[in-house]
Amino acid sequence: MAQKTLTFVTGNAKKLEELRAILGTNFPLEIISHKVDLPELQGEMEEISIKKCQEAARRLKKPVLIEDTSLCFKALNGLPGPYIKWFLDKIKPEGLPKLLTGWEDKSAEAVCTFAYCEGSCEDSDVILFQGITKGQIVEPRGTRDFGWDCVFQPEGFNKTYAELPKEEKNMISHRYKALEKLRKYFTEKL
Ligand SMILES: O=c1[nH]c(=O)c2ncn([C@H]3C[C@H](O)[C@@H](COP(=O)(O)OP(=O)(O)OP(=O)(O)O)O3)c2[nH]1
Ligand SMILES: [Mg+2]
Repeated sequence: MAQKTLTFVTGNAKKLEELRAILGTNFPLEIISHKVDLPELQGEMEEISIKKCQEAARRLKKPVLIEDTSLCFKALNGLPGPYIKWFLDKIKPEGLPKLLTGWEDKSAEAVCTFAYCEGSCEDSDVILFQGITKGQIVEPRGTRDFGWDCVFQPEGFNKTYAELPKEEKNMISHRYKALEKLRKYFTEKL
């Protein structure tokens, strides 16, 4: 019998690559990707993820999974948070530590929120799976192939996400922690 599928809607190929690497083969659904850059409203990260998921369900007319990532600086009361994409586009990774010039506290949280909508319309219920990894914002070190990885040094490590082997990032990351909750949900449900 054909395996059941789960449609992950994202415009970001690196997110899809990490999701596939983290879920591996020990996941009861086949992941299908759909490349759409969905609109993101302003608000709290959970609110943004719910709306993004409902919009994806409205467009695709089927159950969908989306993800939204935030990078929250403690000294800035959680900003840039869900707006990190726009900060990164404008000031590049090297601009991020500069936002904390003058602040002693360089601590930050990387937050990944997956949102799953079982229905196929814009007011369907949405389930959230969130993972948080604490760390520090540092001067850029390591590869430049994924967003702000080179300025985020996870707690307990002396390397940035970008300096760690991919397998190691994928064992401690915000995305890993969120996906473990998602894995548990689907494993128990199916
Ligand atoms: O360095 C990293 N490491 C990560 O693990 C990571 N995850 C996301 N990002 C980047 C990508 C964007 O610039 C922002 C997050 O914005 P978001 O809207 O969640 O992501 P998009 O690229 O727009 O993809 P979607 O189509 O919305 O899924 O942070 C990381 N950088
Ligand atoms: Mg986005």
